[in-house]
Amino acid sequence: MSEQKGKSEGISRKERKLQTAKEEKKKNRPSGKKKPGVKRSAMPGKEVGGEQAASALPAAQSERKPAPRKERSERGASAGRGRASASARPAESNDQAERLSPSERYEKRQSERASAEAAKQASGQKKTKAKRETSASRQPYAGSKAPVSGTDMGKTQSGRVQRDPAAAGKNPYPNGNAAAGKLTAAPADAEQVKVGDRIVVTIKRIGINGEGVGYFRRKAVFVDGAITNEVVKAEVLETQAKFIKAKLIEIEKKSKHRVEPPCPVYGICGGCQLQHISYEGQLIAKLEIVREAFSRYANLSDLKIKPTLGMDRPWDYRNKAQLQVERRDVKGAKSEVIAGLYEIGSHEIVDISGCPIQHPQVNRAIDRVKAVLGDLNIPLSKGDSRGGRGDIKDSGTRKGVRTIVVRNGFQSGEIQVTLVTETADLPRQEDLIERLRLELPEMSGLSVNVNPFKTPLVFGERTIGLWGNEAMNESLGDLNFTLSPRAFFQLNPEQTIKLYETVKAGAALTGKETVVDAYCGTGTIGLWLAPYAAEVRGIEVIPEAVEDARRNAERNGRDNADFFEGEAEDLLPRWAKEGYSPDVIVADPPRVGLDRKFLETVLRTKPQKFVYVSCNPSTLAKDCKVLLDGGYEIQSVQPLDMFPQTSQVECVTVLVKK
Ligand SMILES: C[S@@+](CC[C@H](N)C(=O)[O-])C[C@H]1O[C@@H](n2cnc3c(N)ncnc32)[C@H](O)[C@@H]1O
Repeated sequence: MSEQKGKSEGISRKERKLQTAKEEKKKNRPSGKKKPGVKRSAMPGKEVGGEQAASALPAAQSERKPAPRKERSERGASAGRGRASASARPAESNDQAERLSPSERYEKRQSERASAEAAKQASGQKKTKAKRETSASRQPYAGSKAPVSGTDMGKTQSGRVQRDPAAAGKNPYPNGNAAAGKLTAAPADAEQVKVGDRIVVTIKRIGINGEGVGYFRRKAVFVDGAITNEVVKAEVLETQAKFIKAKLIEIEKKSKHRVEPPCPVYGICGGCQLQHISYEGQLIAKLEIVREAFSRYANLSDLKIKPTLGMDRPWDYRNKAQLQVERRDVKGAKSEVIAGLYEIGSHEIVDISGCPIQHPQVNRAIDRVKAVLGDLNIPLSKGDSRGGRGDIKDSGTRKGVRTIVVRNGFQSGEIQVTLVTETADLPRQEDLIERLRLELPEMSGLSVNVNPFKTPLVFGERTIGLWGNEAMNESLGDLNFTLSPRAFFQLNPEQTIKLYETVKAGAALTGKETVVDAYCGTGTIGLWLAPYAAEVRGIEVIPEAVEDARRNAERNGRDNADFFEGEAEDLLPRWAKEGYSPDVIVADPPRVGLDRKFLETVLRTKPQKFVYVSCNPSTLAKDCKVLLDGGYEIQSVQPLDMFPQTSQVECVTVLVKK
């Protein structure tokens, strides 16, 4: 698509790209789908501080780092049934730190981490903004093919010769005769490479954020959209002491795994990173990501890693969407409500309906919720320029719904709807309940979560049930679970069963062992293992998840399992002091990995087995290094694909005491 065309037509390049992409999407549907959709919802957080800094994806990051909480959830007046709300204790001042409860300390730390992360990303964005073009030109593989050498090398798609710095009279290659659109010579030294230069790079692997990684004169080059074994021409966007970031311009040698991304907003919304790679290629890439992490952070370059366990049909797999919502004016028509993820590197929402990795029931529910919010003119915190805002205007600040969270039960068929708002007093609640019940008969509960703060964390402290059951039901295998709106539950149920079976096989329990399920969420792993263990103790920091876990143990008759509220790094050492030393520890921490105190306690108490479930290969490898140095050895590493089309990879690593 020519960048020039359309500029004069009064629409932005981004809008034009979206429009054209939408037309193109009809041709490129994922197999087996009638309606192709757009992109994913909340996505698991990107790596920062690994090979390169990640771009901002605020909505996504909260997925595996659930927002902390100070209060018990409460039910709203209109709900009838109610639980008392405990008042929140401020956790801000340092001198109060020792008086904070585990969940408050956790909340404080998460919030500090999130703010630091947001500040880091904001400054990164500022630095790179000037060098960036539109999303479409940033990611030339998105929605259209990157030009391949020999066809239109050195030309734009509208046929004009590309102006490179050399052609503009500024030769970036002192040793060569660079001509327009053609690379004839390159600097002898990577340090001479400048922004705007074009370099040819052979891609060696896929990086942790899905980018192609190659080397130019031994310096790492990150090229979004490039694939292992491809030879690409790339334009330098940023040079740093340890790496170069470059934009894919042409593919000189194309990978056999390159495919047309089916999603029309791929490369814009930022949810998926690997749609341009065949699924077989994605599974190989994920294995390589794990291999690279162990090699880099644990000096284990020859570690045997099993092939990635994938899905037969890697679409429609997500059971939860967490989308930012906005009311947009439409010329000459009623304003419309859109919901989506933030565009890569910005706070502009990319509307996504029919996301191809989201379960269709979730997509449908999101569409209905959007329509009802629009019809009832419910205030939204973003872009609410027409009606509604006046209802709950507060000192000129917009107040209203900020995020729609929808979770579905693949087995139960239930839909849980949570609207994250800035104030609890959303107007027209009765109408909202009535309309949503009508539009979404499968809705089992509607809640409002109040988050008045500007934070990258989606959820606030209070959840107010508006209608139905605040917690929903879902099953996995023969287990039935109760899930509160803020409690973590794995996002890909089909793969979760494989994940838990891998944990079970790794733990190889005989029925005599005491087991700790650290970072247990609603108790799912512990309850999966309980029939094969003498006793299971779970540790979880989110209070309502612990309540769910206890209820789940009772519901499923697992009377040898108990669940405790607290931080794993506090509770495990405390138990150790009391003389408790489990035979097996299973740990499934968020992306930040294991706390040092937790690891030290593991090394002191020496469980026979340590089963590490990780969604971040870098922190996994770093933590494993500590365990290896402390007397453990790795028995097996099994990568699993919980998030097809994204660069995320889950791993079950079994360590045994030497
Ligand atoms: C990746 S989830 C895993 C949950 C569960 N194992 C499952 O499969 O559904 C991580 C869980 O750890 C909890 N968590 C985060 N930090 C924690 C900490 N320091 N101590 C205990 N739990 C924590 C989160 O609330 C979340 O439920």
